[in-house]
Amino acid sequence: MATDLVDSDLTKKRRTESPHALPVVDFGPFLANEGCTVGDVPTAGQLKVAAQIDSIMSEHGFLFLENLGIDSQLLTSAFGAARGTFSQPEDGKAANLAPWAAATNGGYSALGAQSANRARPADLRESISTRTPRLACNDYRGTAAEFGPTADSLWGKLEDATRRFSIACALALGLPAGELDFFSRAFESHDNSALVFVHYPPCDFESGISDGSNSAGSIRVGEHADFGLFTFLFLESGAPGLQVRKAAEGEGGTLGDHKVPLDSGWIHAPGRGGGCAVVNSGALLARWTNDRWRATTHRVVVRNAEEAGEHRYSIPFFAQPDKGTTCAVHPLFVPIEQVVRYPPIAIEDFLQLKLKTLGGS
Ligand SMILES: O=C(O)CCC(=O)C(=O)O
Ligand SMILES: [Fe+2]
Repeated sequence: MATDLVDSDLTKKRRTESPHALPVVDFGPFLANEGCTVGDVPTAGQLKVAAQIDSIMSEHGFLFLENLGIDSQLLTSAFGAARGTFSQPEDGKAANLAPWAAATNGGYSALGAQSANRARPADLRESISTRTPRLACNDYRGTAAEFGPTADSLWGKLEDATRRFSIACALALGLPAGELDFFSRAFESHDNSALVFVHYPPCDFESGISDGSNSAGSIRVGEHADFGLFTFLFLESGAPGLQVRKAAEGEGGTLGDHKVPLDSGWIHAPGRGGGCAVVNSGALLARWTNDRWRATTHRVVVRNAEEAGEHRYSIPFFAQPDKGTTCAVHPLFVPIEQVVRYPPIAIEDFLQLKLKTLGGS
């Protein structure tokens, strides 16, 4: 009897810690310039991928996307540039890097400057946020030599990936053929999106706090849902710490404060490396679809002293619709017996409100 119990506990532990608990989708059919990526009828491959995306987004809100068109060499260079930049002495970074400002959402945020969940103290990370090179506003002073050119190259690829994934989402949601650009037309200039380089330095490990099982302490990133339409998150192979919750439990409409679920419903999502992105649905996707797809809550923790002793790097790309765009629920997402849950909102107002809740200026 006792042995059965031990076995079932172990099996349960292994299941919750299975290395790739999130579904993996091969985005290859949307990389080709054919079917709905060029305005024609979708190919059979695209329809199949769209059906997978709908089922996953409805249930999980998180997935791994392979073949997004981002070269793994470029990502290796980007992680190298992040390492080179963040490994400078602390006072050098504060003095030499351009500081982050909510008004531009660009620049360097030092350790302890931001809090993704205001119910917790500051997050245990530092970051550099970059904007599209088309805005010519990035101030790369103080970064490693390869940082700026690498970030600029990534931007080009990510803008294309955003267009393709936006079309895939429209198809997945069942929007009519003439409206498959429903989301992608909100990304003409990318003047709100952000590509961020994040560094989590080694931290103390306190059981019951660093692992997120207490709602009061600092963790690497507190519980939050991203603000935009969706996020492509790049992680190095095996990078531990990301935990996600199923979309059904998402918090698309909330701002700033997130209650901390302390149960076992967190799914571990270690990085797959290469050009594979973790994709998650943001608050605007929930608003735009009237919660047909929800924004997903996630966080970054350390589960033991070994993980706490490691540097961790991540590169999220936040696909945030252009200035001047309004997010108004499409009638397709309001069946007869349902109500419109979110009034139309100017993207700019929504994003500024959200950015201010992060802390900083
Ligand atoms: O670093 C990560 O793995 C996640 C970061 C994140 O969720 C965010 O910056 O919004
Ligand atoms: Fe996030």
